[in-house]
Amino acid sequence: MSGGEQKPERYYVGVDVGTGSVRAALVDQSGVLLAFADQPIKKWEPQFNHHEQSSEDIWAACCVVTKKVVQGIDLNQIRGLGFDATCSLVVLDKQFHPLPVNQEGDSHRNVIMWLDHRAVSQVNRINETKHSVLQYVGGVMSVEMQAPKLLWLKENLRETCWDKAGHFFDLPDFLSWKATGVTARSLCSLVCKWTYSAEKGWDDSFWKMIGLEDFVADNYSKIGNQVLPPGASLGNGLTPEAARDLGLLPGIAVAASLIDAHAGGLGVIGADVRGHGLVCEGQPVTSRLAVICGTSSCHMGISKDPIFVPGVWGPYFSAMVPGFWLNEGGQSVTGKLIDHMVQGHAAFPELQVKATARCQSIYAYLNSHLDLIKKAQPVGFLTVDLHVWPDFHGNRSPLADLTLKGMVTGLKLSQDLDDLAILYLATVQAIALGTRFIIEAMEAAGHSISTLFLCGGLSKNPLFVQMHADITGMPVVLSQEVESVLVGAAILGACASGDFASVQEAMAKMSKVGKVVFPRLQDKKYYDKKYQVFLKLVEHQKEYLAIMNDD
Ligand SMILES: Nc1ncnc2c1ncn2[C@@H]1O[C@H](COP(=O)(O)OP(=O)(O)O)[C@@H](O)[C@H]1O
Ligand SMILES: O=C(CO)[C@H](O)[C@H](O)COP(=O)(O)O
Repeated sequence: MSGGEQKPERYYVGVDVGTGSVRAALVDQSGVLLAFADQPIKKWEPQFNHHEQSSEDIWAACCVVTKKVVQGIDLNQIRGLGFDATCSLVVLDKQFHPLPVNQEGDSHRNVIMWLDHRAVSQVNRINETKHSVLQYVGGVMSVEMQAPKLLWLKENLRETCWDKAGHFFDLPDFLSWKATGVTARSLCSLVCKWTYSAEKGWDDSFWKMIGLEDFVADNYSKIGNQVLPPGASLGNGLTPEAARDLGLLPGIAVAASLIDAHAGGLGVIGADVRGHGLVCEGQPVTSRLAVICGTSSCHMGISKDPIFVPGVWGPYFSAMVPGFWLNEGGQSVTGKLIDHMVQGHAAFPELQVKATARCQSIYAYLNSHLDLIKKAQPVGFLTVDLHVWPDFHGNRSPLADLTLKGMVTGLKLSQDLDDLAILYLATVQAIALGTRFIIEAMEAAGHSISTLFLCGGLSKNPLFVQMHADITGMPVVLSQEVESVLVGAAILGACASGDFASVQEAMAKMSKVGKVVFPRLQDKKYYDKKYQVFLKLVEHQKEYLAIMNDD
């Protein structure tokens, strides 16, 4: 290189596997997205509460999007690759071929998705053991975690799946194995979804007590006995075969992965907030709550010492930011709930026609429609007599009760576009009220949160963002890059490449504040009342259940 010439740019590829699609981005050292691509992935729901995917379909989608984002780039400038994904369970046989997770024996469908609730009886039995590992998942294990799903496979698909299985992967770890041939698991997946302890490792007594002593007997080889921190470089990097699949050069660094919500957390939580008038300026990073809002919402709060929050997952050590404990609150369906409410309404076809005619998304159309009908009052006041309890897929936090159901009160006989828009608004508000409920539980246990950092698909919806600010009374920070989860995945690749000394350093350099949305404090009294009603709804639901169960 001649004297005046600048060093060539260094790039990283981040791949994010969400519930509905796979996304990839080419990201530079300062966290700027230079290229983006996405691709839908297949989902099957063979029975109610059974949700399945295909690891081959997901890998093929990863290849399509990665090839797209590196087009026209000198591949030598790509220094690292990072994956994040939903915490779904991938099952492979001893030769790493897919095994069926269904009664039909369809081995293409070898992934039990994170939102699958088939293992209710298994999780109830696990919770009855009161084993000490449960303290580290909020006191109650969720049916969405891996232990109940594994037990379900053993009890229901013994011959076709369980006896033949050689490898059970969390989806993020499946992807890093596929890229490198290294079966090491990420500390993030094992700690958050598999009861592994960063300090003590596996607890033999737990697996024996729940009837999965098989794992202990073979020294956990099927579920992982080599564990690496997220961002650590795996083996010799990308294998020649995976390099061909992805359109990259063999040998580039590949990182130990993260669950998608955790990658979102890394992508937003470390940003330099100076100059934005935020209360968290000059305060420890523990005053920030990252909320990753996609199909589900995940509320990621970190602390220096472990905090035990009943009904909120964790505390998990080093599962997101190294050296910090993590509590993870969550709502199992948020984006999926909004889509469900809107698509199931009688006025949905009319909405589609009108939004298409204006070249708008249905949500942009609904937001402008609400602005039209609100007249002089704030838009949020349109739901004075319409209230929603959002647990259509059970409550993840802070009640940790999967039997809870959704509720709507205040329905009228008309079903026009105004009704649809107001029901949509009430649903968005219910999700934000649920976030307030989670924050209050976290604060009661010792967290001190002042600022929300939102990312994920729903953070593109200005109404969703404003309602989170108004209802929690906290400012909401949006990142410069809308696709912050991909910045988190790229941070992993950047760490694996050795270009940054630590995850913290990469976070500080690559995540940036874009926009800040402040709460409209003049509306506080109204939202406090909505919150009062919100809490009454679940109280009433429990009363109805007690009446119906009374002999
Ligand atoms: N521009 C947008 N406006 C409103 N909602 C959006 C927008 N983009 C995505 N969403 C919503 O976000 C949700 C999906 O978010 P995403 O982060 O893509 O999910 P996942 O990671 O689970 O695949 C969907 O419910 C979708 O309707
Ligand atoms: O359990 C989770 C994180 O711990 C997430 O809810 C799950 O991974 C799905 O994520 P998304 O809503 O982004 O598809």
